[in-house]
Amino acid sequence: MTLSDRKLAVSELTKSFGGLNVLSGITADVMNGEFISIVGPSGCGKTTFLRIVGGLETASSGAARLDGKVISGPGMDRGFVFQQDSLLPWRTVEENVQIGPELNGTLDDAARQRIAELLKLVGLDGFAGFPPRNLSGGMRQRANLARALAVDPELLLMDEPFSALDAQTREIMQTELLRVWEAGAKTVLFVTHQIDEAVYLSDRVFVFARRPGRINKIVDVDLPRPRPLSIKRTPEFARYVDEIWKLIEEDVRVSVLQEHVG
Ligand SMILES: Nc1ncnc2c1ncn2[C@@H]1O[C@H](COP(=O)(O)OP(=O)(O)OP(=O)(O)O)[C@@H](O)[C@H]1O
Repeated sequence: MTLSDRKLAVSELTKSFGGLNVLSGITADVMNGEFISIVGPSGCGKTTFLRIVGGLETASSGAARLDGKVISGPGMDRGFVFQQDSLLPWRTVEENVQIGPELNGTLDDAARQRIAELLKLVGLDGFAGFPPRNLSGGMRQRANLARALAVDPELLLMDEPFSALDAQTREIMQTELLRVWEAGAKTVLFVTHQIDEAVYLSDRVFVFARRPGRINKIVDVDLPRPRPLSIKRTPEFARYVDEIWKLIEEDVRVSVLQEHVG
């Protein structure tokens, strides 16, 4: 894959809620097809940053540009996957995945064919007619991912999508996500609390610091792809996890102390 052009450009982005400065002077570029993770202590503004890029929240100053255009609201060029699946319980898996094209008015035979391929890609081809309640947590997140991809977004925004899953399912979902990402060459922003997850998945990790939220460091993960899960047991992998952990350790200590005090 070639990282030929800039997909997202964030410049001097700040966000306050009332008197609370949540984000301060965030400047970063994301290249086309890159996988970026965002880590940092609780409350450092990771979700707020993702919501601004998603157009669900407005910046107080500065701007985020997608393909050169200032982001001013939500759009079909961005797909969201949240921690809790947001599947409609009265629709089947396939009907849930169709929602974007339906709203777009683009649900034709070609779109249906594409959706069938997507369901196959995420391993749900045998479950198209099932209601979400009959799926496991991991399967529901696969359906969520397929739904986000169904409109062929420029940018996939994922906010702790695997954090409600058990450890084994989570690891399987990580490998599946990389497979889907490699197949579609999408640009991804992925928020997580798990440093090893961030290292395993990413080309680069944005390490946020808090009060106010800002980028402390951008870590380039120079590990070969495709990455088998066994890469997590290599010394190189451990070094990346260590480096990132050290960057946020002090911040996390302060948060824990503050929680205990008050
Ligand atoms: N709509 C809002 N109104 C007021 N304050 C908000 C709002 N949204 C977020 N905040 C505050 O902004 C700060 C950053 O929140 P945010 O959820 O972006 O952090 P985070 O890094 O994603 O946290 P976590 O890792 O715990 O999910 C927090 O102090 C939060 O209380």
